[in-house]
Amino acid sequence: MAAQQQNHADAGILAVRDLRILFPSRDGRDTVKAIDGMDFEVRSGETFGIIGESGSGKTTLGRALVSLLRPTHGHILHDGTDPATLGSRAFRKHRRDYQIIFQDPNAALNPRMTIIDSVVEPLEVLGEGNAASRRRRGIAVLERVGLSAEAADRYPHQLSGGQKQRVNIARVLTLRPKVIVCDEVVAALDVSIRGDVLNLFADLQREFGLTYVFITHDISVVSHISDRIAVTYLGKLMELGPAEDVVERPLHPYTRALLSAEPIPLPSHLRVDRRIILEGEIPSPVSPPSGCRFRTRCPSVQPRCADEVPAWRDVRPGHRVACHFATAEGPPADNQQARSAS
Ligand SMILES: Nc1ncnc2c1ncn2[C@@H]1O[C@H](COP(=O)(O)OP(=O)(O)OP(=O)(O)O)[C@@H](O)[C@H]1O
Repeated sequence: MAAQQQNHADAGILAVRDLRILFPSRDGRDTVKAIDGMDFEVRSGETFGIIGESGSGKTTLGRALVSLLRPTHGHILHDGTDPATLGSRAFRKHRRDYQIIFQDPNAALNPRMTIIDSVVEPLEVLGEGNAASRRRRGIAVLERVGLSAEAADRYPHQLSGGQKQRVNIARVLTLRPKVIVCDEVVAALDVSIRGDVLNLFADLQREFGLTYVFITHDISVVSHISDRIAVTYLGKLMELGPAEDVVERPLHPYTRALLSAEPIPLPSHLRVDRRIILEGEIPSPVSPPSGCRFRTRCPSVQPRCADEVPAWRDVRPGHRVACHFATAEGPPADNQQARSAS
């Protein structure tokens, strides 16, 4: 064990090593490869954005990062330790450091419990303090996330979606975690209040030194708040790099296509005179395409893409991509552009 921990000493606050998560399909006859080989690390204090279309495995990954799901293969290390190797008492203690907030503001709130009871419930489960001290701590945290003490004795149905999401943040904050996985945390909220909630996350990060993993399908959300961005497609990472670099100088044809569909202003060299339409649905994770799994929808596809899985390689410093033809200049030209140029 000691040797294993020593090997992982440089693993960062969260490290994912050759991660695979497989599920039996609904009819039990096939295997769904929800996560099919991922490697990355999250640094202490950063906001690590994960972006991808629906079905790319983001929620599965988020749940696994906080030990709600066990890897089928590979490891997830928390501060160099594999939580799967801990005994149940040590695991319970350890787990408070790695928390998750979900898209649905109602997911973690019991409709029959008052707000304050929901907020202090995790502390009660851990046996921390007495009822009075837990209530004091809960109210202080509610106030810190922008809710008044009067909200404490209300019920979830008396609050708006944005207020309920603040309660969920408070519930997690009382545990003083190191890492919070935020799974589409603003997607269900009214557009007009998303900015306020994202600003709250940013303030709390500065105040408490939190590390965030922000999962979303919305590139405008991750591009604003992330230090680094990982792009997922069908259970694999396509690209990972500094947020500004990924958004302004993407390397993968998939990232370029996602960006071309966005209303966010792109730098001139990236501005495409047409939106790159990704044709067809994301293929089934039961039988992903051979070679590069994006090839069936890739506008730059070449014959080699069907035969060889692209290596996960550094193309610029700290900026990795899984595409045979990406260079430091960017993704390969798309076939339509290449045809009209010749
Ligand atoms: N418990 C399960 N049993 C079988 N298949 C599952 C299970 N959980 C997830 N899947 C499948 O794994 C794949 C990845 O799902 P996941 O929810 O992680 O993707 P996602 O990127 O978060 O998508 P969304 O944004 O729609 O939630 C999907 O094809 C999904 O149907």
